[in-house]
Amino acid sequence: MCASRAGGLERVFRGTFIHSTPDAALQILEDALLGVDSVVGKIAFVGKGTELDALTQDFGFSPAEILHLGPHEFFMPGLVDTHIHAPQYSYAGTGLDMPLLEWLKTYTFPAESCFHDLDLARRVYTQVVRRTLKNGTTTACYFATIHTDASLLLCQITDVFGQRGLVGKVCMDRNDSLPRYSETSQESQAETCRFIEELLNKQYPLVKPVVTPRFALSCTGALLGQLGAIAKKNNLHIQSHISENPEEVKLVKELFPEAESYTDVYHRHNLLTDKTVMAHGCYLTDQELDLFHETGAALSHCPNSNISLRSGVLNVRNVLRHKVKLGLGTDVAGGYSSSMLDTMRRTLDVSKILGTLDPDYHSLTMEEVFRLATLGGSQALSMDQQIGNFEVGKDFDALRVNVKVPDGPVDLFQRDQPKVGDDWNIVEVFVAGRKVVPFSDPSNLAVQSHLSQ
Ligand SMILES: O=c1[nH]c(=O)c2nc[nH]c2[nH]1
Repeated sequence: MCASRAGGLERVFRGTFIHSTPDAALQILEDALLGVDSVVGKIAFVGKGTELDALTQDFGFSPAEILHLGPHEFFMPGLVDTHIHAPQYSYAGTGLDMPLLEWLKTYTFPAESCFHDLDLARRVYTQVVRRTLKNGTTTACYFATIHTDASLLLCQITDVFGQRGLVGKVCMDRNDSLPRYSETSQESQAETCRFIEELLNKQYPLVKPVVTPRFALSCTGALLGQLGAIAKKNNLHIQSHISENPEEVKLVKELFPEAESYTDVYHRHNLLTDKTVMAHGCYLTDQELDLFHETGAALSHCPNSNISLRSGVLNVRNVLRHKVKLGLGTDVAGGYSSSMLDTMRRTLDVSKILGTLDPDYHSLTMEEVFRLATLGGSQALSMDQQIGNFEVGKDFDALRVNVKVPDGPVDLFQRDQPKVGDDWNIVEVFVAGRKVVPFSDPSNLAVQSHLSQ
């Protein structure tokens, strides 16, 4: 399990590591040794404690440098949130009293329309990035709003806090319910190009653009085609929504009568690629799932939102049977929690309910859900060559978790540690080998000065 030494070994950890592989939903590596290359932030080796002598020689570190995990601790891969609306964090946990299309008109569009205000954007985006990092989300696939400068600000904040992110400036040239929160197709196309160019010029190491048509109901065919072409030309990720709610599915059929299905609307505009992630997919047919598989497009399962907006129930087992790449998403604020741990619990609950209703239904296991939240998410975002588990050569995106609550070791409560995220004890968060800044520490002037500009 070793690679030869590349740069310099900054950290070697010894203890329990848990992760998933394509063959094993959950693998527990006890008394493991894992070395991180400090220069590139990648995993240099993974071995057993019994191989200590050989590893110290091969990688030139002293046993005294090893950081030993406590008996109640383990490392797991960072969580991958494949679908989250950053501006909607401003009203998360409220307004879940109506179905999707009314909810968009009543709460979402009015709230998002305010994000031309960069002070508001800075406040909310700082909160959502901090909170998701504390909850263990090392990679987030964000929707922003239609406002290019505020979307670029979200990229900056994600970079400053050290989170890995895909960020999308939302595109919508159709919005009868709130025309001021809409663009012309020319504006949407030009601003998407500006967003991509300005973001790529920043050369943030971990933050990249994702082409983001909101969903088929908010976009004309002309805009969808332009966005497909932009994504193709620049080899970019794509994200949108699909088949979330019955009324939405019906209206898409009426709006795009030439298309064979909702999936075909995106496919015929070159928006289904192996770098596409579509949220929800509750009502996709087997033929549509086959098209996802053929194109390599992925789904993001968002159970909290599906329940909260009473949108639908995704049959995850059927998605997996079609070999469609699948990750999990919090879908803030249709989902009221920004915690991927919450999303994991809801995924399990929904699957168990399906199993209760149909005794032949093979409910997901906790191990399978763990894989969806980590390796599955990395596959859904086509990042599984880089992140998702503890393979040599991948970036070290990891959570140090302490399971002893509430009277755990004192270092849980030290001010330079990330605080307890929701109700589990993530004591350290690493992204690309770097311990993420103690974001609640006001003495961290580098972060403060970046964000107060
Ligand atoms: O859950 C959702 N949240 C949204 O913001 C949205 N927009 C289109 N479709 C959507 N679904």
